[in-house]
Amino acid sequence: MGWNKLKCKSKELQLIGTLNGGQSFRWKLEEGTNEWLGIFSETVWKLRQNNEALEYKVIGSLLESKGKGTKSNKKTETDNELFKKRLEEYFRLDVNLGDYYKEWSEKDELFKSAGKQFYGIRMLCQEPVENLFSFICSQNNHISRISSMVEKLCTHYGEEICSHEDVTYYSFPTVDKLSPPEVEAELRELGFGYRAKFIQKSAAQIQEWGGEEWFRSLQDMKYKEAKTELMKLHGIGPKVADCICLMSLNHLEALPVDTHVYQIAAQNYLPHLRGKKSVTDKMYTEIGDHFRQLYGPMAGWAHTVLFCADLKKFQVQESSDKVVPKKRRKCT
Ligand SMILES: Nc1nc2[nH]c(O)nc2c(=O)[nH]1
Repeated sequence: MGWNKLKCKSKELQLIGTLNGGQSFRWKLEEGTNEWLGIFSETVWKLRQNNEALEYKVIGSLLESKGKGTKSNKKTETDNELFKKRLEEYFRLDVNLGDYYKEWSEKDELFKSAGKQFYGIRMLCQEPVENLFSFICSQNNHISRISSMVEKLCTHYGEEICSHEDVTYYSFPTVDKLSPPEVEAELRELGFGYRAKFIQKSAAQIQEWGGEEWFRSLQDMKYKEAKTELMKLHGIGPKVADCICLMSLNHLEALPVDTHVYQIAAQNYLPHLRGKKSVTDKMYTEIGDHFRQLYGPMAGWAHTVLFCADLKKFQVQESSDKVVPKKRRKCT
């Protein structure tokens, strides 16, 4: 399969900030190229972009063999149409981001300044299972180590998709593969530490509550209700629950608050919160509500632009316009 094109201006989608900004952990920029290789929807993708289009190639996929459809599940869809739809959904290309950047910039000087360099940051529409277990791994962890744990989950518990240039690619595991009691010890052996227990126990809970269907019920709930349900899982606190609500359950008003978001809020908007040692539940709600009032029903997406701008790895060193890695930061 050669390169396919989806019309999309580069101002509407910035691949580096979107794919490498802490939302998803399975994308890699191939060395010496402008091509991204990543896996979602049981499919291995290559992506690149120019000023006018997002270009994509499918390297391998289980979707073809299983004949899965998109949300509309039409049998007449060709595989090509299916892949195109998956990609449009994943990047939420139906959202005209320029309009939102304009609105958020008019409301907020900090957003206006961040949005200039960090234009085209899209809120990915991820699969809840991958999103949930990736963010269990994210606790107290750096992006590179989270990526390595996610890959271990896939190689040990996922399904083989294809081999390409001597590398074998695997899908993200299903909940039933992560739920057996022996998984905890196996994951400890693989270096997951205390997260091993959270992964196995959460998988078992989800399995007991109806498996992947359970996630669909969370999408139909109001944001706060869905967050409360997620927090019943082992090892899921308010920040991880908000990441899941925002990134895969379509609750775009969800706003994860970590120490970095707290710093942004205290320094720029809520001075009475400055100098606190930790973020209490009351402060967490106050910060989220502040951003929701400021940016409106898609506040979580606006927050992601600020979050990305605050990531050390994207900060431009003085006297250089290159994006260079500085000190790594932890995700929680
Ligand atoms: N948009 C956000 N992305 C994240 N990644 C991560 O690890 N934490 C966050 C977050 O709070 N927001």
